[in-house]
Amino acid sequence: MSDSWKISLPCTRAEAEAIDMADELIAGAVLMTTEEVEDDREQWRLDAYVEAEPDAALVAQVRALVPSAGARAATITHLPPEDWVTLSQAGLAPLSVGRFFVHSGAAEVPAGVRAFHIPAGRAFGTGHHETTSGCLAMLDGLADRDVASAIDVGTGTGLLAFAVAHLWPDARIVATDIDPVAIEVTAENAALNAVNGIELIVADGALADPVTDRAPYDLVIANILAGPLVSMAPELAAIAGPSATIVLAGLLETQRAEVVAAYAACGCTLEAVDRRGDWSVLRLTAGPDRFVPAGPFDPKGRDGWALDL
Ligand SMILES: C[S@@+](CC[C@H](N)C(=O)[O-])C[C@H]1O[C@@H](n2cnc3c(N)ncnc32)[C@H](O)[C@@H]1O
Repeated sequence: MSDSWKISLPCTRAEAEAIDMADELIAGAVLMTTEEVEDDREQWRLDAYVEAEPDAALVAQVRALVPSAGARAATITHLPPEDWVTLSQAGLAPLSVGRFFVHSGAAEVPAGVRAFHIPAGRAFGTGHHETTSGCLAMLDGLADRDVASAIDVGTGTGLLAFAVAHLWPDARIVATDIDPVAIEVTAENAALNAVNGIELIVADGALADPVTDRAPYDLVIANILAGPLVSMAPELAAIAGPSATIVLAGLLETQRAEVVAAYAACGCTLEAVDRRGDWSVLRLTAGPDRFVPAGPFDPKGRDGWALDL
């Protein structure tokens, strides 16, 4: 754990949406936008978390993302040596979604739910973000389907994979993340929650033999940003079995058409949308004529899989 700094500036809703839609706007900075409502007026703020004391050039880079802030001084806060994910998730209230209850410790668990203890920490996915809670709700609504195999791509804390394991205890489940730390965290959380048998794999999308070797999957979940979801459409469609269910999140409502078009081009049909605030969770069905790459998966990248949109 190292020291970190937060650079904060007020912004407009449009600026916040533009920042949320882009993948990485400032190298080495984690950008988070927050809306607060005060006296019926919405106020937006950009917080940029960095791990080195910000110099004037970095502050200028943050300022350039929010022209509406004009000459207003940015607030720079030195944060104690904890990581930003912990800071952004600290003190979260327990959350109920369908038959799931998610808490970060010492919560009174209601009867009749499957509780998951997900400590706020080094990976994304306590359930409190609309994308995660929307996926949990979507999974809860699928409980009466048959699922013998599932994959959670970009598992973060592992929460969605754990929900799958609860709903389909006999299913073969794979959880992947491009970030090895997330896979470590998922392993810790699986032990903490007595969830057994999930296979954990460090992988970029489906570009790894252990992921494709275990295909096809009846259920494919991916809560990642819209950009990666679009570029991964061919590989996620290809690892989905015929008539498999695909749950996608991490996209803003304004990005829905682009993501749906990418998956439609790979033979997948939109079945349902769960809209939460500005975010949309999509449920699609992989058709029998879904995209299948002509050659073997190329572990070096997605070049040559250009979609005809
Ligand atoms: C928004 S978080 C979602 C975490 C969790 N599944 C949830 O729903 O809360 C996205 C996760 O995807 C991972 N990720 C980003 N790009 C990826 C890629 N190309 N392949 C696999 N995982 C990726 C990130 O490391 C992060 O843990």
